[in-house]
Amino acid sequence: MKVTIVGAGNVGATCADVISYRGIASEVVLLDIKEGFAEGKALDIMQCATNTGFNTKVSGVTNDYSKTANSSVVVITSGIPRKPGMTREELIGINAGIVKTVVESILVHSPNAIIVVVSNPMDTMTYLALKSTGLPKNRIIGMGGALDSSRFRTYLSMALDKPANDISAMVIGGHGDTTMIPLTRLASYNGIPVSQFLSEEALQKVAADTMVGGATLTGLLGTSAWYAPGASVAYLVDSILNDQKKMIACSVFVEGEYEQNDICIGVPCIIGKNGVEEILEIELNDNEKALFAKSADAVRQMNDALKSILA
Ligand SMILES: NC(=O)C1=CN([C@@H]2O[C@H](COP(=O)(O)OP(=O)(O)OC[C@H]3O[C@@H](n4cnc5c(N)ncnc54)[C@H](O)[C@@H]3O)[C@@H](O)[C@H]2O)C=CC1
Ligand SMILES: O=C([O-])CC(=O)C(=O)O
Repeated sequence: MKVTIVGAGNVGATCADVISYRGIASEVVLLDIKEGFAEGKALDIMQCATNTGFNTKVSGVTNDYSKTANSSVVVITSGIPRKPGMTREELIGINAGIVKTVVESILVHSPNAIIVVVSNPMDTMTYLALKSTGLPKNRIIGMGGALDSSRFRTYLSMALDKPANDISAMVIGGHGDTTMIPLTRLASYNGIPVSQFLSEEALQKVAADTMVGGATLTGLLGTSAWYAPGASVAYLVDSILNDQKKMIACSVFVEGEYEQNDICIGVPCIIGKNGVEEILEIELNDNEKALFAKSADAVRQMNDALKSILA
């Protein structure tokens, strides 16, 4: 199965690398506007094949969408990343135009593709992709919750001093420094609530660290992160291509779920060959419901900004 990744930068190339060495797709096409850049990244990744033992065919193209034809999944990572001190939301002015053009170009050659949106501000870019193409809502998936949940599990594993893979935990809500909702109440260590091992204060610190997880890395690296983002996209693509039906928090269009309408926001989804196959409505307590409503308001406000940017 063929996957196209638009944007061969840090996140896009890492995603191509993980998809290849894990054998998730038979073919990966990287596309970038920077002359020769995607070709170079693809060649570099292909030269790993004999040492890491994969058979995925990876190629790169400069803005030639005909080479992306008949992709089953298309990942959009094109756009600018934030610098230290910036919010994701500040990227909207440049990234909205890029995402709109890219998604339209992609559909000319892959009309049946499932689109995974990564570019920030991701919830708004996902909404834009949905509204500008009119595609059915199951085929537009924003990637944020997979990454935020993996950061949450990492911080929990550090606090507990236990392996992250023994920890189950999820982040819902918007993919923003103040809009994420790490569900500490539901986090567990091999099925045991983590509150049995961590104080409320320790749990609150884990939640706070999770919410600014991307900002912390941006401060350390000078640009935003790519290893965990690339791996998170690959995890999502795996569930689509191989019809794994994993439950992954994704930014998807809600119509009444969690008492929200007409926005894309992070909710628990079953992800399979049809993209978003189900939205799970888990029972939230009053505090979590209030946080979700506040998060949705912030996402909605950002979506409103699209009107003037794209006018
Ligand atoms: N949703 C999430 O969880 C995450 C989202 N991001 C976002 O992903 C985006 C990419 O981040 P990085 O890979 O670190 O940036 P990067 O700067 O390393 O790569 C972006 C690439 O997009 C390319 N590009 C720009 N306009 C294009 C167009 N019209 N067509 C094709 N390619 C184009 C650039 O030439 C560049 O190579 C950023 O907006 C960042 O904020 C990053 C990490 C996680
Ligand atoms: O922090 C950023 O700007 C990039 C991103 O979305 C993340 O790493 O979570």
